[in-house]
Amino acid sequence: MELSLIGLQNAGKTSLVNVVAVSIVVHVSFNTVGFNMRKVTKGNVTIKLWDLGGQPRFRSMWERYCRAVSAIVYVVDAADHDNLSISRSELHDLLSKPSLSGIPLLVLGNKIDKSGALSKQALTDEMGLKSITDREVCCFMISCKNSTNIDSVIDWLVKHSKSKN
Ligand SMILES: Nc1nc2c(ncn2[C@@H]2O[C@H](COP(=O)(O)OP(=O)(O)OP(=O)(O)O)[C@@H](O)[C@H]2O)c(=O)[nH]1
Ligand SMILES: [Mg+2]
Repeated sequence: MELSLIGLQNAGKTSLVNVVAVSIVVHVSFNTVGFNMRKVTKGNVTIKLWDLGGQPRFRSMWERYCRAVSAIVYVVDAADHDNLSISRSELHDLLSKPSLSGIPLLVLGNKIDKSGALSKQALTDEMGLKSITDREVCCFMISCKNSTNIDSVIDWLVKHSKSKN
């Protein structure tokens, strides 16, 4: 299975790769320049994760790395209210690309350990997830810092790896 991790800078994508890969938390990370690739294995499933940079100059390459994947994982900083509307419009821009039609989407509201983090319902509303009707959409609230709900993420990924491989 191959999938791409998308989301604005500081959303927590690289942190997610780190917790998924080794189940330990890396508390300090650097902005991803371009992209990184990591492979993680669970049971007999190997997942190749493209971890893409979220800064504005890298967003135009998101589409290219999403075309051939089994699922798109979009990470949102659920405690960063100022950037939610940008995150929503970048997501909807990406999903409007014909090349990505039908690819399942997993939206992760990250940083729920922070006070002021949105609820799942509020994030679903703010991100306009109900208006996405052309593909499977799932949303989990997670904390990479505390490893909250990472198991659900891995289960979802493993389940979706079977549809393509
Ligand atoms: N409190 C808290 N901080 C987190 C969590 N996940 C990530 N962070 C912090 O958020 C910052 C950004 O995380 P990254 O994983 O580098 O974000 P990114 O999405 O990869 O950013 P780019 O590579 O620039 O696109 C880091 O300081 C992380 O330690 C979380 O669940 N809770
Ligand atoms: Mg990164």
